[in-house]
Amino acid sequence: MELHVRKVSKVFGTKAAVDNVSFSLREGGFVGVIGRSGAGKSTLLRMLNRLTDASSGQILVDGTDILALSGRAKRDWQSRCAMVFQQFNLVPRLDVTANVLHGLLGRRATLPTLLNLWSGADIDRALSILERLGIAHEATKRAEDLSGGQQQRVAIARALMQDPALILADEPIASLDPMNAQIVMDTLKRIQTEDGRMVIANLHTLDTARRYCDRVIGMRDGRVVFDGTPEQLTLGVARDIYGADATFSESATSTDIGALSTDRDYAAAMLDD
Ligand SMILES: Nc1ncnc2c1ncn2[C@@H]1O[C@H](COP(=O)(O)OP(=O)(O)OP(=O)(O)O)[C@@H](O)[C@H]1O
Repeated sequence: MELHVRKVSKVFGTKAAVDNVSFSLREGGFVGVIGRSGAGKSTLLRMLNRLTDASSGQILVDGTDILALSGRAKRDWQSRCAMVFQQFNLVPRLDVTANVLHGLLGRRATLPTLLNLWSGADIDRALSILERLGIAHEATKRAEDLSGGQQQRVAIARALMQDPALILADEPIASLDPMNAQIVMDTLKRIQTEDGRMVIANLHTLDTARRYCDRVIGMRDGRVVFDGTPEQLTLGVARDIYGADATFSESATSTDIGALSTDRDYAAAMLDD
């Protein structure tokens, strides 16, 4: 998949949350987007997934401007690029398997979905994805009874159910302890390397970006101020991205996440025309 983001902006009122952003991804890989809170990372990801409309610009995926899609074509694109959120956005009272099956929402007629009419083949596939992610033994538990790390793996399983070419992960480990954060990042990395899916993840710590990413995009005030390899991400560059003064340290790069979309928003967007 080739992805070209061309001069994309998003203006809220008078403020440009994303300001004339351009970059190209030609070979897939694991891409990290870093920057301080409010830099525009979430807005960029949400425009890629069409959860938020851009104010201007183009996003070309294999030659098609996905910002111009509507109706069925827009839904098809949304099922090709699955989202993973910081707060997991599972349906808490539903069991794990049902949550994973919700990954098919964008591809199915609404009525069978509402009635929970999944085929045996769908259920088998959901279970094999859970098996692959090491959580098959939790398949019948309610989502809300799982640990944060397990819930995020369920969310990744739900994303995989869409068989996406691209996975967009918005601060996927920001709510997790270090051990679970590592399990979740390892899972995303495995999916990227073993399946050849492209992953774009908003990350709030530099060490994670360095460890997992092939490419890092640094944003500041809505603009791309760095685009390079983890090796090029020196402390000086990081200072520039985070806009920090001489007191800047790597441990001070955590973000304060604002309101993320709810699972209701997500489901609505997947069903939306
Ligand atoms: N729906 C909205 N209405 C108005 N302003 C918004 C909206 N969504 C985002 N913004 C603003 O756009 C800017 C970029 O926000 P965004 O959430 O994309 O940043 P971010 O880098 O993802 O930050 P964080 O790490 O805190 O999530 C911020 O100033 C934010 O307040």
